[in-house]
Amino acid sequence: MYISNHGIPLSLFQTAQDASLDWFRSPLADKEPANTNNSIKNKGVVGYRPRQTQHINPWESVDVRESFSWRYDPAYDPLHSPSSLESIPPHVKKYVEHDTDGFPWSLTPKEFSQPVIRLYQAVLALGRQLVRVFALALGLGEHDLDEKFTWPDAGVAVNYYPPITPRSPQQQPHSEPQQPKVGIGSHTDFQLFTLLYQDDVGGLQVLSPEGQWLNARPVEGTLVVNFGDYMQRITNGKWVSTVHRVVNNSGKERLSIAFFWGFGLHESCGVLDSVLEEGEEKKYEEIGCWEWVQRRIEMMRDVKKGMGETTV
Ligand SMILES: O=C(O)CCC(=O)C(=O)O
Ligand SMILES: [Fe+2]
Repeated sequence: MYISNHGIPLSLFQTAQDASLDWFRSPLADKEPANTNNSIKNKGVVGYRPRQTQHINPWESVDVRESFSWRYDPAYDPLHSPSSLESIPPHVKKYVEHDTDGFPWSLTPKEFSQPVIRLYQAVLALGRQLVRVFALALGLGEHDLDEKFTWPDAGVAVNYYPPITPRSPQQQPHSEPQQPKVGIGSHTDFQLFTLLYQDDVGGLQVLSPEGQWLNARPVEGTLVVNFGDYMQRITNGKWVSTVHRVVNNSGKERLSIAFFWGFGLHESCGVLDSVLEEGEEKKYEEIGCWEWVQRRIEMMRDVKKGMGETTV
């Protein structure tokens, strides 16, 4: 699904895109200080990941992408004034605690951080608006879900896909099955939905219900909306989470920014009564958002263990 007329000026995306490209093109040594391993509180979750250090789907190649990620931090949320940050409820606080030295942003130049954070703030407002649209579509009142997004799980990944050249037939031994080199392997996102900005290079693919990979071509001024697993759960499977991956065969570098959107990690939600037909059974039990995210991470690790894979 694509959305247009979302109200965020194209220039905000383009400025963040240019700033991100500049940063990713800089020497590895300049990016390494922000490596996710250097985070104290959110190792492996926030910060920089060099190329080919992740393997999301063990049935495909290692992920070629580099990425820079961060988690929701109320300090960047225009909904919360600096004074209200002192009164974050304790049950919320433990999920929104960050490295006190401002990692990873403190280790990147402001030419990168400022435009990207400005865009993030605009997308936070859009996410809150979209939740209201979805609430209405799910038979709820417009504002029924607002409270669950006071401290949303609104993380981001800025993804950089260096150009890759497909292997020539001579390089591909006959005995090996043809395996695409993926920028990021096939997966579903964990939470409710993801708003995805992509440049004009292309390479994003989504799996159709018939099992065919469809190209989600870039359309200027739009954002791709992918449903995540938690959305599938609360809608009793009516809104299915989107299996997607990136295969960048363009010979050019590609940039995308994925804004993940979910209920606050301290929140919990089961199948919404409003989506159930008469007599319909609930397929999923209620589960807290934090527990769900942890379970999904474990599920990915189990798949890797089953493949004899040890790296995450
Ligand atoms: O780069 C893209 O188009 C997709 C990125 C993605 O799926 C993710 O970051 O979860
Ligand atoms: Fe994704």
